[in-house]
Amino acid sequence: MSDVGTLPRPARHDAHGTLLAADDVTFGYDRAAPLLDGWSQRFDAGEVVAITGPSGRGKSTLLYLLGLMLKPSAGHILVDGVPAQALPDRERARLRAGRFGFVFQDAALDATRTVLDNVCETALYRGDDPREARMRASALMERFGVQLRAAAKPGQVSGGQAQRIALCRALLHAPQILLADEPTGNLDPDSSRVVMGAFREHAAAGAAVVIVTHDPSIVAQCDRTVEL
Ligand SMILES: Nc1ncnc2c1ncn2[C@@H]1O[C@H](COP(=O)(O)OP(=O)(O)OP(=O)(O)O)[C@@H](O)[C@H]1O
Repeated sequence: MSDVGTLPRPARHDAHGTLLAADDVTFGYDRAAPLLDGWSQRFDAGEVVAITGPSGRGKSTLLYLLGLMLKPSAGHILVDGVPAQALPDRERARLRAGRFGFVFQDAALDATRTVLDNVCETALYRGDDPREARMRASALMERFGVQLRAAAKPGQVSGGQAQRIALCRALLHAPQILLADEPTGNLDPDSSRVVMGAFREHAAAGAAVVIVTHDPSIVAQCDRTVEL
């Protein structure tokens, strides 16, 4: 993996603004036992925030709420100050594709499509030029040390490679809000360092980066920690 290279800048830049916030959020799969109960937090442009806490406490669930994949049973998720759950599903999907990047804990690559197509998925959904998206994807994949043959499928790559491919997919459209669930869990220390460097660089370009992690060395490189 290489430290050099330039990430695309987030499309909109607000150096100090709050991009994403949870306001008095309550959620539980079992309503009688909420994982979050009146939880509030804001995430600003330019910062990298670690979310920590014991296993099963609800960290991944929180990322799904922040990423508009789950709806709170009470309270609001605010994107640019606007409550997102009130939006129609299509609008929420458009907002997710336009403003969010998501690195899932298990990479969540589509096994039926090539690795390159996986990386380009969100950019193409947004309507980006396919040729240009593929060129940017190849450059990102090179940066993260996953230059694979064009026809390679997710089933043919290692766990660490899959994680880096998922990271390329999340970064390709320069999302203003990047949510990452244990993004370095399968990586060696050198690869982790490059990934954290990319997160820091992405935040410096104006994004809010939120990382769920158990790794103290990752926590140490974040601007602040939110303990669940
Ligand atoms: N789809 C679901 N339906 C019902 N319960 C769920 C669902 N997803 C997660 N849970 C439960 O909610 C709780 C929180 O899960 P979550 O994955 O958010 O925790 P976590 O803090 O990310 O854990 P870990 O650190 O082990 O990844 C767990 O008890 C889990 O079993």
